Amino acid sequence: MREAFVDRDILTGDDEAGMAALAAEVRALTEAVVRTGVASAEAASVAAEVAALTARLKATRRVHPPYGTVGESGMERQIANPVTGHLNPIAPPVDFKVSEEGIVRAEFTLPTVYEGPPTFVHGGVSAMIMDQVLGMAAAATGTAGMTATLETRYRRPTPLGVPLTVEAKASRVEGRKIYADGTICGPDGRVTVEASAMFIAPQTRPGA
Ligand SMILES: CCCCCCCCCCCCCC(=O)SCCNC(=O)CCNC(=O)[C@H](O)C(C)(C)COP(=O)(O)OP(=O)(O)OC[C@H]1O[C@@H](n2cnc3c(N)ncnc32)[C@H](O)[C@@H]1OP(=O)(O)O
Repeated sequence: MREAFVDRDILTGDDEAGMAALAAEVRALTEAVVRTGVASAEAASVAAEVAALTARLKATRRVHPPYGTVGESGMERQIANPVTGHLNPIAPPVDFKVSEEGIVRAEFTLPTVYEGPPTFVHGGVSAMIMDQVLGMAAAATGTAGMTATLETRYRRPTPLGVPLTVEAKASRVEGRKIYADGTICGPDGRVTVEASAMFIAPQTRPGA
């Protein structure tokens, strides 16, 4: 895993912006696919065009998704992350800010592709966003870790298509264990999801 972490192409400037623009178009395409009302013949015709575009992109392939340049906190590097990554079409993407107090926060809106129960966000999607924000809150203590436990409490359905707020902060560090708590709130400020997680920092090997 460590090798995969370091062995990355780094995108900067126009290269990063160009790939982000491509991902944004694919995101729009995905939303269009789940909502389109076109007839099956038109769907088949579009599928053939999309297959041709996929073949063009596969003409050259990186071993791993690239990273961006290191941001202030080091967390912005994963530009293909499925929650925050502007290069990843499956990411909403959620743009987090980390305060000096270690509070990680973002405002975001989720479109129909993330639907679970009718008109509401899929619980697994909420859990993924919570894992990310809690992991970033853990990393804001100075020590990033792997998620060991993640508990989500779904208090109310989380609505699609309206501004949501997500926030988290680490509560304590005990040796290699970092604990963090967070919430997602609806536009009325009421909590829809609460979550708590424990992250475990990698063991430092002697001489490493
Ligand atoms: C580029 C940017 C970089 C920065 C990015 C930052 C933001 C990133 C945000 C991304 C966010 C997304 C993040 C993701 O998606 S991370 C992906 C999801 N998580 C995983 O895949 C983790 C898989 N599991 C493991 O790798 C290992 O099991 C870990 C690393 C967790 C522990 O294996 P390790 O061999 O190291 O542990 P140990 O045996 O020495 O035990 C040590 C202590 O821990 C206790 N323990 C162990 N496991 C558990 C458990 N499951 N529950 C409760 N307790 C557990 C154990 O009892 C012991 O306690 P004690 O006896 O000492 O009291």
